[in-house]
This record gives sequence, structure tokens and C-alpha cells, in this order.
Amino acid sequence: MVDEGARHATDASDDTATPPGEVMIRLRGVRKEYADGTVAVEGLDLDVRRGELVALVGPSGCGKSTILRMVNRLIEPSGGSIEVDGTDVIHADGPTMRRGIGYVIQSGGLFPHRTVADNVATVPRLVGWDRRRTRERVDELLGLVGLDAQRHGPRYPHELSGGQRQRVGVARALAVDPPVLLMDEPFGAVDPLVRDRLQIEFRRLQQRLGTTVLLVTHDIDEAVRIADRIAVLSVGGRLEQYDAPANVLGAPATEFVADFVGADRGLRRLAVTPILDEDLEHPPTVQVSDTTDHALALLEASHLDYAVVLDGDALRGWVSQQALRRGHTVGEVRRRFDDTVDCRDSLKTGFSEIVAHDAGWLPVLDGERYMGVLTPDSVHRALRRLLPERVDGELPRVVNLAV
Ligand SMILES: Nc1ncnc2c1ncn2[C@@H]1O[C@H](COP(=O)(O)OP(=O)(O)OP(=O)(O)O)[C@@H](O)[C@H]1O
Repeated sequence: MVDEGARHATDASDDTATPPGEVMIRLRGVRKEYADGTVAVEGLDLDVRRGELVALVGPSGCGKSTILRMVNRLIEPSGGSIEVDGTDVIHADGPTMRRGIGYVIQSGGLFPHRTVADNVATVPRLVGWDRRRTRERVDELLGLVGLDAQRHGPRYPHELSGGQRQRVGVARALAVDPPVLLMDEPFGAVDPLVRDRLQIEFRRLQQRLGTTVLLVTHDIDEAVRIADRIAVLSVGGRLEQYDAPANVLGAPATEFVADFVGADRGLRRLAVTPILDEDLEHPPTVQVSDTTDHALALLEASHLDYAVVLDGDALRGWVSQQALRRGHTVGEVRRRFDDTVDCRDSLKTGFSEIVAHDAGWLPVLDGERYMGVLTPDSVHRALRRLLPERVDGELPRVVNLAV
């Protein structure tokens, strides 16, 4: 049997295993030894495809920032090769190359004595855009990141909230539409609620613009939420696993990865597990115009106490056996659900709704159309779907990888 973990971990160096898609950032045998002899990165191979968002995660000091900064040569590699969009970064002119690669750091890294508009205009001016084109672009970018050019443009960074500064940092990095964006803990300095929203907004923007993003984060949940692939690194920039979030959580390639993603990785996986038709349960359904006698007969035949009430295929509520004894038509005695779940939501969202409403079940809708109900049991089933094969009822094994 192919060792899944080994395949993922060697993904970048084994051409036959590299998933399809044009490579935008290619690292081969990259090494960084600092002047004091610290080897921060030793022989790293990594590919990032065009339009992909890749998160570098790992414990403090494992070389994440060093790797990121070597890509735009804020740090000079000691060995190996780095290509961005087919250009050899190591031999390119540093300042020119950096203008084509956006860079966002924690808390935005804005110039404090320049207005928001001037901050965003930095690179367009550097590359010689005229005033009008620059202004139009600044207005457009501020709008893109959810700020108002009239209101926020003339302010100074200290007159903004942390989340707003972060947005300006993203706008500034996107100013000349760079094909590649490097982000070092970009959402680290904002509070958790704002962070969640910024992450989702940023992910949408990145997908819309098709920007290739390499992002460093301490926060495994952030990586799981927004990355296409996660590179888990251990000390020395060693690539322990490089794979989609669901696989990193569901099938850690090494014990190091299993430890790093945490004992609660099962819960984390909820966030990246979609709700599928096959996960849903299908209690009896009755139409809102049915008689209560008809509905009671149905429930008695199915030995269940509740039925879902529909009008055609649109959800109209639910009825209990007890309630059905009190009316003539289902419509008179039905009750509404406290909430519904959208079939495009993650299992985490669905499960949170169940917990928040202290409900044993919630209906799942595709637009208006009723699809079935989600229960704690169905959440459990869906999670098991992602687990690697079990051997004789044992817990899934963690593959030990000696690289
Ligand atoms: N200028 C430097 N001189 C010497 N050693 C350095 C220098 N910069 C970083 N290092 C060392 O290189 C290693 C990797 O550092 P790096 O900042 O890349 O890690 P990181 O994974 O980004 O850490 P963190 O998550 O804490 O930011 C660490 O051991 C660090 O102490």
C-alpha cells in the first residue's frame, strides 16, 4: 500500500506526485545559515501553484519567516534555488523583483507619518504611475478591502483600528496587482472576532483576484480555515507534511504533525468537512396541507415521534405525534425550526447551530429546498468518512516517517 503520509511529505520533490497546476513559487534545496552558524532552513523543497494559498505552520523558530523572506530576498539564501513565476529570484535585481511581490506583515507595517491613501500609493508611485491612475487605484483598493476612500484615505494609521490597519496593509500589498503575495502573521495583531472576518474576506478576495499567497501563521485554525494546502514544518525548516487541511488533520503524516495539530484535531476537522447528502438523516415528511390523520398514520408506521413539514420541497416546520392529535391539518399544528443549516456550510457551523439551539436535529437547506436533517450522529458519521482505514477497530495509526 502506498504510504499516504510519505507521498504528501515528498510532494514538492517528486514530480510524479505533484498535483496538477502551474508552479508559481518553486524552492529547491533551499538553505539558510545565519552569520552566527544557526541553520534556520536545511534543504527545503516546496512548490506553490498559481492561485494557491499555502500556509506555513510550525513551532516558533522552525524557520517560517526565514523561508518567507528568502522568497522576496529580504533574507539572502545560503544555498539552493528559488523561482517565482519562472524567474530565478536569487540572481534577480532585489528592489525591482520586490515590487512585483506583495508583502504584508503583522499589524500592517504601515508608514506612521503617511496617510492611509499615501501608504497604499507607495508602490504605484515607485513604479511611476501618474497621479490620477494612482488615486483611482487607491480608491479602488480601499473599497476592495472594505474601507471608504473619502473617510479613511486622509487618516493616519494611528487613527484606525487594528483590523482597519490590517486591511490597509493588504490594500497596499495588492496595489500593483502582484501575482504573488507573501504574508507574515497578517492577522496576528487583531482580536479573534475581527480576525475571523478578515480571514474570510481576505480568502474571498484572494480567490477573486487569483493571487498566489504564501502565508506564515502560528495559528493552525487560521491555516485550516483559509489555506488550500498547509506546509507543516519542524525545526530547521524541515517539511513534515504538505497537504490539504483536511488531510493534515485527518491523516497526520508524522507524530510531529499529529502533536502539532493537537489532540482536538477531530474538532478542527469539522471546519473543513462539508455537509454531504449522504451524511443527512431523513425522518418522515408530510405536506403542510395533509390531514393530521394521514400524518399520524405515517408516524405510527415509522415508529417515530416527529415529522418534517414541507410545502412541495420547501421547509415549513415540524410536527410531533402529540401535536397532531390536536388539529385537523398539519399546517394548523406545525412548529417552526429555530434555525436551519445551509448545505454549503461546514460541519462545524452545522454542529454549532445544533449546540446553540440545544436541538437534536436541524434541517439542511439548499437555497429553499429541504434536503434532510443534521443530527449529532450524522456529524459523527461525516467525521468518520475522512478517517484513514482502521485496522481491526484500532485507532488510526500515525505513520512514522524517517526522512
Ligand atoms: N538574524 C538572525 N541571526 C541568527 N539567527 C537567526 C536570525 N533570524 C532568525 N534566526 C534563527 O533562525 C531560526 C528560525 O527563525 P525564524 O524567525 O525564521 O522562525 P519562525 O518559525 O518564523 O519563528 P516564529 O514563529 O517565532 O516567528 C531561529 O532559531 C532563529 O533564532
